[in-house]
Amino acid sequence: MTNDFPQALTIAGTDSGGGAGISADFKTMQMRGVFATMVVVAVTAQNTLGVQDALAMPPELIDEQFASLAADFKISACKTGMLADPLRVKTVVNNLKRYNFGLLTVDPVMIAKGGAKLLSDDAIDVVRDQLLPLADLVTPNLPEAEELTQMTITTEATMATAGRRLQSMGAKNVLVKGGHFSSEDEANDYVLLENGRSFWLTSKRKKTRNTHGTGDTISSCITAELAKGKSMEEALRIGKAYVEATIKQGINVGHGHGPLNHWAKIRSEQNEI
Ligand SMILES: Nc1ncnc2c1ncn2[C@@H]1O[C@H](COP(=O)(O)OP(=O)(O)O)[C@@H](O)[C@H]1O
Ligand SMILES: Cc1ncc(COP(=O)(O)OP(=O)(O)O)c(N)n1
Repeated sequence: MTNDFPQALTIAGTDSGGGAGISADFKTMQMRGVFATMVVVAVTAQNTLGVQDALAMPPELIDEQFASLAADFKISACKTGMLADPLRVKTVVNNLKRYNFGLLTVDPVMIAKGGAKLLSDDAIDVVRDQLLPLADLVTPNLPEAEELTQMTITTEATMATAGRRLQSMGAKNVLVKGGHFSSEDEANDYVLLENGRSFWLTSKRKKTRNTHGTGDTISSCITAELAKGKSMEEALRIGKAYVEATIKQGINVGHGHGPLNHWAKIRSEQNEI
């Protein structure tokens, strides 16, 4: 029996509103043609207006989910998202060391758009010291990059400096996302690759409130592409093009920061079946 269909894993929190977290990861991986699996680290009561409640899973249940997946699937790329607190970060780190789930993307999710903390303050050091050194790719937004590097990021030059610092902390490749950058016209992300090459992934900024789940969507798209065997650079370029499409071909759902259109097609792929 073959087990060769591309399989990926998201280790994160759920969003009952369907827009972010594991919910966005599953839609993205499905759309990118990859079989998605999950380890639920936390459950949130959430909608487009904010996070109303959250509960972290018992570490034993997190361990069991990892064991279940390791016993049955051939996962070639995985990502982390909401990890809640130091105990859950350490539990995830231990499991990532115990099993081989392929290339690891760390999306160091800290705060939701509405302001809710998805990672406690005392877990930030654990992410920096224990999770980042395992990462093939880290994908912080600007506030997350500022927390991890303890520097202020307001310019393209400081985005690049932050990228270098994150790499020196052990992440092989770095994507510093520019969605929170002050430019009204552009949303540009900085990439620093393992081989020292750097470049920008550029995009016009769409004026819209419907950007709930952008970070999850780009990181899970990259993870899906890595699971299919794409190179890191190809996966990053496809991730940027996909998240741009999901924002630009937007839909209206809910009454707050609405979710993305995960059915969106990357322009260059629109005529493909
Ligand atoms: N209004 C927008 N228009 C176009 N691209 C955007 C917009 N907002 C965010 N992006 C892009 O979406 C991705 C995630 O953005 P960002 O907001 O930085 O991360 P997060 O969702 O984790 O806070 C990045 O590629 C960023 O450039
Ligand atoms: C359960 C859960 N995980 C992650 C997030 C944050 O997702 P993100 O893509 O950064 O989107 P916004 O929160 O910025 O809209 C979340 N909200 N919930």
